[in-house]
Amino acid sequence: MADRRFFVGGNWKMNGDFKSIDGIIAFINSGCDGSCCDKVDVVVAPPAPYITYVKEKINCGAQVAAQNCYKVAKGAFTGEISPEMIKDLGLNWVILGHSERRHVFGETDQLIADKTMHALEAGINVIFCIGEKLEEREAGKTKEVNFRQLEAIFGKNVDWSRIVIAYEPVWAIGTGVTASPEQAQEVHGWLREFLKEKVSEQVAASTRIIYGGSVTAENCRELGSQSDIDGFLVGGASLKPDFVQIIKARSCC
Ligand SMILES: O=C(CO)COP(=O)(O)O
Repeated sequence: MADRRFFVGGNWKMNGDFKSIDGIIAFINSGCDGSCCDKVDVVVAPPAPYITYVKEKINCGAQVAAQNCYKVAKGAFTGEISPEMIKDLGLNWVILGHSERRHVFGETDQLIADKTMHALEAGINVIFCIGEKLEEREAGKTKEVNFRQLEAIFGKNVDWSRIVIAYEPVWAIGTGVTASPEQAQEVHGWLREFLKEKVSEQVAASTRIIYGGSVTAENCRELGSQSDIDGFLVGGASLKPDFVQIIKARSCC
């Protein structure tokens, strides 16, 4: 297994209120103790209004991320938040390119690339999401779609040490239909090979590629034991105590 630190993100999406968030923070704080967080990067992404609250309440090594940001620092962009604001809140991570941003809100590869570059320039690390839809997989376009989404940031001055790639097949998100370990490993292997060809061997070997899409406490160990799966981006199960088991999928803590 390559020497890439396991990474587990919890994407809460548009879920939670103070009461339920208190419950989530309680199981993260008790489950993700020092010995565990020493071995795994744990990053949770609450809805924007709760970011500060969550950051104040988390007292283990878990970090807090924003779920999105725009491509400029400030200005007349109602409803948006900037990477500079995320930095000002003391955070270091943002999720960009999530399939819900791409397919519900119509974000293009170009916009996501612009946002990624700006976030990196502002000092924010990026969980860069890609993934094919069911009809694209069925049409034999899995490789093509994922490569196209990823190469939107090639050729730019990307600091790859600050990017985590999240492969999230759209058909597996929130459906209970997880990619099999073989299906996920196949795409992760392609992505690593693509990085090797188009960026560098060093970037291919060191960049973490995590899997998202109906990850559960039950399926995380087998998925996490695949050679090119370096962690998870978890939706539904990150709102439940199962998240702690997922954090521990590959560590011995
Ligand atoms: O979209 C996801 C994480 O970003 C995955 O969501 P689920 O784990 O609910 O399928």
